[in-house]
Order: sequence, then C-alpha cells, then structure tokens
Amino acid sequence: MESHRAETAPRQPFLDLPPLNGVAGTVRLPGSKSISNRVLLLAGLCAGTTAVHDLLDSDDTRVMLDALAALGCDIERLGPSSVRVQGLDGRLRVQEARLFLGNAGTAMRPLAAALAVLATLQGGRFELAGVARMHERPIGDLVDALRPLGCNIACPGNEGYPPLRLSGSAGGALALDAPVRVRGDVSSQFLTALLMALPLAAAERAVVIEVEGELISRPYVEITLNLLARFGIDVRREGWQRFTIPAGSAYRSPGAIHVEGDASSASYFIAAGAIAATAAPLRIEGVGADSIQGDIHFIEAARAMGAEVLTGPNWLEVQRGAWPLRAIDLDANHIPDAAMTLAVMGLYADGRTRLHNIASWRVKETDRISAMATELRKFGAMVDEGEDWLSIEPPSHWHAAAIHTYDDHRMAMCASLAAFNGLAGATPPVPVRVLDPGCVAKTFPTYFDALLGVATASQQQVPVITVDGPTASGKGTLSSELAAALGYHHLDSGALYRATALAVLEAGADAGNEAAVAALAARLPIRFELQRVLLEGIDVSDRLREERVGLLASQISALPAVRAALVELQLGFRRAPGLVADGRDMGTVIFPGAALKVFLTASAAQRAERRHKQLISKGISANLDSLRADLEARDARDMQRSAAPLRPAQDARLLDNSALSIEASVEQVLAWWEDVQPFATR
Ligand SMILES: Nc1ncnc2c1ncn2[C@@H]1O[C@H](COP(=O)(O)OP(=O)(O)O)[C@@H](O)[C@H]1O
Ligand SMILES: Nc1ccn([C@@H]2O[C@H](COP(=O)(O)OP(=O)(O)O)[C@@H](O)[C@H]2O)c(=O)n1
Repeated sequence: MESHRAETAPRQPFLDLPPLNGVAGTVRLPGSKSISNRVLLLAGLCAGTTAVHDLLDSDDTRVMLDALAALGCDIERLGPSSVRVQGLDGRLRVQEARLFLGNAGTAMRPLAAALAVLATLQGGRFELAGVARMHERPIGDLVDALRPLGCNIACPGNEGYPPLRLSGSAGGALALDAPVRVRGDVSSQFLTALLMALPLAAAERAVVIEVEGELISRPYVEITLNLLARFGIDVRREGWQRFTIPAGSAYRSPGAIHVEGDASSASYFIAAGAIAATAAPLRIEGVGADSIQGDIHFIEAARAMGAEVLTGPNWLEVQRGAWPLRAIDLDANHIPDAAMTLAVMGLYADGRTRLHNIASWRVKETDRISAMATELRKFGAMVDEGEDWLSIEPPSHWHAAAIHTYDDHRMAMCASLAAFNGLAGATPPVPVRVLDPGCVAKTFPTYFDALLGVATASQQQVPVITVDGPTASGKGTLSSELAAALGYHHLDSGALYRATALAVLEAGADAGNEAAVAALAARLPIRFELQRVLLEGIDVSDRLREERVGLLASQISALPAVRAALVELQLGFRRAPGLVADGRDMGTVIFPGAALKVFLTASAAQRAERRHKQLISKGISANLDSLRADLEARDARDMQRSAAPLRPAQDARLLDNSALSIEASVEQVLAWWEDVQPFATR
C-alpha cells in the first residue's frame, strides 16, 4: 500500500490570475468530499470488501484513508481514483491508535463517534487530533450526545473541542434505553456521526436518535441516510426530529460503489458559466440533476441569479442568461457551502445580494462570513455582515486585490471567480492574486488547472516575464524556477531551435538550405510535458542537449526564415495564468511588451565552468578550455547575427549572476516582479 501522506513540498505562496473573459468547453469534476469520506468510513466498518471508484484524492480523503489504515483496515489502491477497502466487520483490530485528522471535519466527527462506540463496547484507547484550526472547531455537541451512553471521552485541550481521547474496557455496554439526544442546530455533522456509529450497537436492539433544536443542513443528512442504505442500514425517519436504527442492523458491503462528482465543486463552474459562457454553454460532467448531494440545489439559486442551466443524469450545461446577474435575497441554510459562491456572484449582480441563515459559516474551515466580507471588500464591493447573514453590493470601481484564503479551499475557489471582472465593466480589467492557492487540495487539488482549462483570457492580458542572455548564463534554470514559483508556463525557446536542429539531422537535410530548414521548423511536431520535450511523441530531452545539436541550433538560428517560422509557435505559449520565456530575443522580438524583461549574464569563465559541471554530472566527458572557446564562439555568433541578435532589450533589467546562487537570482527576479505588480500589499 502506498502512503497517503500529503505532499510536504512548500506551497506556492500565491497565484496571480490575469483578467479572464470567457469560459468554454468541458470540465470533469473530482469526486464529492462528503460522499468519499462517508463511503470510506462505511467501507471500513462493514463486513466484506468494498471497491470504491471515482474517489476524491485530496487532503481530507487522505487523512481518512490513513486513519483507516492505522485502525487495521487493508487498503489496496486499484488506480488513481479507486481503492479496495477490507472492512473491520464491526470488530476493532487495533486497540490503541493516535489519529491525525488534519482539518477534515468529515473525518473527525464520524470517526470520533464510531471509535467512542467501539471502545466502549470492545475496549480500547484512541486519540484524535488535527491542525490548530481543527482544535478551534466545536465538537461539544457530539461529546455531549455520547457521554450519557457511557462513552468515556476526554478533551485534553479545551472542553468541547478536539483533540479527543476515547477509552473503554472490553465487555462494556452502551446505555441505549432512552433515545440518544443530539443538537442539530449548529452542525448536522454530529447527527451524521451518530447515524454512522450507532448501527455498530444495533445488532440486538433498535437505537433511537432524537434531534434537539431545528436541524440545519438537512441535505447532508440525506446523503448519510442514502449511503447507510447502500451499506445495508435502513434508518426510519420521523420528520427531521427522530431517527430509528432498527434492531438487527449490520453493515454489509455493497461490493462496489461509485462516488458522484462534487456538487459543491460544481458551483464554481456553474457560476463561471453564468458569468462568462456567452457563446456556448460550459459543460460540467460528474453530477447531474439526480445527485444525492444537497448542494445540487445551488442550481436553483444560480438560475434565480440569471444562469441558464440544462441538466442530465450525470452532467450540467450552463450558459449566461440575465446580465448583469440578478441580485437575490436567499435563505441559504440548505446549501451552506455552495452559497459562498453566490456571494462572489453578487459581485456581478444588478444590486445588493443578501444571504441569510448561514450561521454555520462561522464554524467552518475559517469564520467564512467574516473572511468573505473582508476579502470581497478588497475588490471594492460594499459588504455588510451580521451574526448569520452577509450582503454584497458590486464594486463601482474594481481594485486589483491580493486575497487571503485562510487555509479554506472554498475561499480560494471563490476568489478565482473575481477574475472575470472585465465582463462586469472593470476598466481596466484587474488581475486577482489568490494567496496560498494550494489550500484547494482539501477538496479539489487540480482546481486551478481545471478552471484555466476552460477559461479564456485575452493574450494581451496574460503576463510575460522574459529572460534572455548568453549560453550557460543560467536562463533555463532561473526560468523554470520562476515558472514553478509563480505557477506559470515556461517556454524554453532554445529547445525549439535545438529541436529544429535535431529534425534537420534526422532528415539528413542540408543545414545550409534556409527554406528547407524553415519548412521543418514550421511543422515541428513538438510538445512539452512535465519538463520533458517530445518530438512526434518521442522523448528527445536528452538528445536535444547533445553538443552537436546545440552547435547546429546556433547555426540555423541565424537564418531569418527559420526564426520567422517559429514565431507563431512561441506566441502560442502565452496562456493564462502567465509565461516565463527564456532565450535570446524573448524581450526584443517575440514578447516586446513583456511586463518584466531580464537580461542574464555571467562571466565566460563562470559559464564555461557551469556547463562543464553540468555535462560531467550527466556522465558526459568535457574539456573546460574547448567548452569555453565554443561558448565564446557561440556568443559571438548570437550577438553578431543580423536576425534577432542577442542583446538586452532597452527596458531589460540586467542581472550578472557570476557571484549569485541560483536561489539568490530567483529571489532578485521575484522582487523585481513584485515591483511591477498592481496588488495592494494589504
Ligand atoms: N546563479 C547560478 N549560480 C551557479 N550556477 C548556476 C546558476 N544558474 C545556473 N547555474 C548552473 O549553470 C548550468 C547552466 O544553466 P542553464 O540554466 O542550463 O543555462 P542556459 O539555459 O542559460 O544555457 C546549470 O548546471 C545550472 O545549474
Ligand atoms: N530565443 C532563442 C533561443 C535560442 N536561440 C539559439 O538556439 C541555440 C540553442 O539555445 P539554448 O538556449 O538551448 O542554448 P544554450 O544557451 O543552452 O547553449 C542557441 O545557440 C541560440 O543561438 C536563439 O537564437 N533564440
């Protein structure tokens, strides 16, 4: 079994989205978080094995998988989004464990309930902890429901908050004569937790759960009941107040189960379609009108704001209807998560949008009412908030803003929708900076790729950084680090000349025949994938670095027709969110309007030494003196040729990195980049 640990690589500090002006195409949603984690736990508790397909791969599902593995469930990965879980059949296999549950409420609450019940009946000691924010999210209502049953639960931090210590000795019993009582007006997850845990105690007697207070977020309870039925537990429901788990209940695996696409995740694309799908509908695959997820009702709210939505069994198609969107006044209690998306749609409405009955927002990943109000104001919106409501009036003048995301995936995904501001008349349209964009990993790790896969931007709005300079000055290294730090695309233009050279060699063409070489360049079947260069689908990355290829590249790159043949290909790399382009003429010829131009140099001695080290480390033998002579000859040819000679653009910033480390060079250029950004620092 491979590890499910979250990546430990440092997170990208921000992602700048350029102004977006349309959406088109098809997006496929990742699996629902709520369904994924419920199904995993039920599969872990039931008898038999369950193949779970279309499972969401995210931070929250990873902690659940890790927890189940720590509890002794065998988990086998069947594919990128499928696992097979061998259930415990209601018997603890491990009597002691410490479980780290990150910030996953959908893991903490039901695991706490299930382990409290099992420890009481069978004996055991379990500790459940999470990140700091998890320790601020209340769980007292669940603890208060379980303690009267005889469950021994301690809160060693603050009473009513995780971490939790659960313990019991073998042969214990649960006090189930009276109904189990739980509050339902703060979070429905406590009721869900009990509904999933108490079938473990219902083999011989019925268990009754009574809800105190008005039950909120009922659709999530419906998901729970629906999935319990799939695992053999038919709960009888009287209104939303009383739930009975029949005597003789026992979890049974359905064998295989498919997880629906996430309806809450769909909301961002439904909104994008309502705002920006003007020519043709945006198609969203993975959920449809018959979804069991409550957030599918977001469609009705989006329609009320003007969206045109067609639905099918497993798909939605969304197009702009009313424009500007219509401001609405909505009790959003039934769609607490997706309603955040309505707040951002409010930036595009014809008046003040009011969302009320949303008190649960205050105890989610962050205090979402306060966070949303603070951040939307940065765009220039007029936002008011109350204990359980929020109202938004669109900006009359849009500001370029850096949006804090509070380790809350939904804040990040919501913020991205502000990038369509040009469609709301922002003049000029402004970019949006999303801070800590990696927080989307909680439910939708590929969100920004998915968004940028369907969103369009005017090429002129897509920012470009150019890095030009002589051979072995470190352009490629600097550019790929910059691109990684900014989440931008990278164009290694030298690779296009090298690939052309390789094509000439392979075709046995005459390198002196300008028209023939240009014809090869014009139909270069080149693709860049994950740091590799593919020519006609074959990985040629290593062959492109051969000296004979570099030498020929240097010669043919002096031919004007060859340069002209590669222009369109290079311009095509300018795609949202942005581009870092390195070469000889990026700032002078190909991207003369680039927002930042760097001319990178280092002494010839330094460069020869770097190239020498680079070759030796690849196991290629090399001679320092001849490398240096070669490099100086190449510099001379690059600088003296008439077509796009190597020289700094007039507005380029010069960086001599002879005495700078790679990190220091990257830092310097990122600092220059900040200088030209429009984002307010607060
Ligand atoms: N600032 C730097 N300090 C030291 N070595 C560097 C620096 N920048 C790049 N290098 C090293 O120099 C070598 C050549 O860099 P590369 O990026 O391939 O150059 P270019 O793309 O300009 O030909 C690489 O091995 C790289 O690790
Ligand atoms: N924009 C560019 C990029 C590279 N080139 C040429 O293409 C050759 C290979 O580029 P490269 O950047 O991979 O080469 P090195 O700097 O690694 O030698 C160089 O010798 C340049 O002459 C160019 O003319 N214009």
